Amino acid sequence: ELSFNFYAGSCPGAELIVRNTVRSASSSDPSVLGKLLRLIFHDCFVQGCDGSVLIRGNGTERSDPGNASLGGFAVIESVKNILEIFCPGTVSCADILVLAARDAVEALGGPVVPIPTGRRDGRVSMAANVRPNIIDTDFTVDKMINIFSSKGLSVHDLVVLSGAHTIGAAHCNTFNSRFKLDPKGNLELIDASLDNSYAQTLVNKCSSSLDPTTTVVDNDPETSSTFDNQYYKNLLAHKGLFQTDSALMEDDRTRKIVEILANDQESFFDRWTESFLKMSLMGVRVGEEGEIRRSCSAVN
Ligand code: HEM
Ligand SMILES: [Ca+2]
Ligand SMILES: [Ca+2]
Repeated sequence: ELSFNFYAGSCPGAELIVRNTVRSASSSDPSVLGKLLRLIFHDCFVQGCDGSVLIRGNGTERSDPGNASLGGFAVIESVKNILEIFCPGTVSCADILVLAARDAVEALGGPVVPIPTGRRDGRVSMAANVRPNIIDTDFTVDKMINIFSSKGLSVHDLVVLSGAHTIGAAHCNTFNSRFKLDPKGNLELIDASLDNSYAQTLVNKCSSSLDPTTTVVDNDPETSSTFDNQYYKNLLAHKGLFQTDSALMEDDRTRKIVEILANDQESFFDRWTESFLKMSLMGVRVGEEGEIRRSCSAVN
C-alpha cells in the first residue's frame, strides 16, 4: 500500500520540503546529517518504521539510555511544522524520518534512494523495546546476524547498512573499552583487532577531555563528511571504530562482503540502495492503521 510519490495529490511539495529543510539545517550544523541517518536505524528496528523513536515522555523509546545519544529530532519537527502549514494532518512522521535519512545520505555525496511513502505513525513507544532490538557495540557477528534476520534482513544487509558508519561521529564511551592506559599512560590494546596507531589517535582525542560521554570522534577517520565506501577500506586496515565494526572482518561470511564493497564504490551504492529501501519498509503501518501525528514528538 506504500507507493512512490504517495503525497503527489495531497501534498505535492512534501519531499522537496523535507529535502530543503535537511539541507538548510545541515548548512548551520553539519552534524545533523549523521544523526538523521542513525535515527532511521533506531526507528525501524524497534516496532518498524513508524516514528516510535520520536515520541517524547516518560517510558518512551526516546527516554531509554540506549537512545540517549540520538539527535536530529529538531530537524524532523521543523519539517513537520512546515508541512502542517501547507498540508495539515497529511504527511506522517514515519515518512519524514525515512525521507530525511535518505536526503542526508544524498547531501554527503551518497546515492539517492527512491523511497515509497504512505507509512502511518505508530501510537506506541516503549523504552523496554529498545535494548532487545538495537545492537550494542559488544555484540558478536552471530548476534548481529540473528537480530538482522529476525527483521527479515540478511548478512548482506548487515554489512551494507553498517556502511552508514562512513559518516557521523561517536562518543568516546562507545569504543574506549577496546583499549586502556597502563599506569605510565601507555596504550594497552584490549581488543587486538584494532590498529595500534589508530588506537593511539583515539586515546589522544578521548583523553583531551575528561568526559567520555560528551567528547565525539569521527566514525570514519578518513572521510567522515562523505558518504563513500571508505568505511570498508578502514575495516581492511583494522580501523573499525566499534568492536562491532571490526567484528565484520573476523567472520568469513561478512569479511568477504567487506572486501567486495571496499573495492567497488559503485557496488556499495547499488547495494546501499537495496538495503536501505529494505530497512525503510520494515514493519510499516499503512491504510487505516496508526495515525498521522500532528506533532512528531507526541501521539495525537
Ligand atoms: C550493526 C550494528 C550497529 C551498531 C552496533 C551501531 C552502533 C553505533 C554507535 C555506538 C554509534 C555512536 C553513537 C554515539 O556515541 O553518539 C553509532 C553511530 C552512528 N550509526 Fe550506528 N550502529 C549500527 C548500525 C547502524 C545502522 C544500520 C545505521 C544506519 C543505516 C547506523 C548509522 C549510524 C550513524 C549515521 C551514526 C553517526 C551518528 C552521529 O553522527 O551522531 N548504524 N552507531
Ligand atoms: Ca519504530
Ligand atoms: Ca566516509
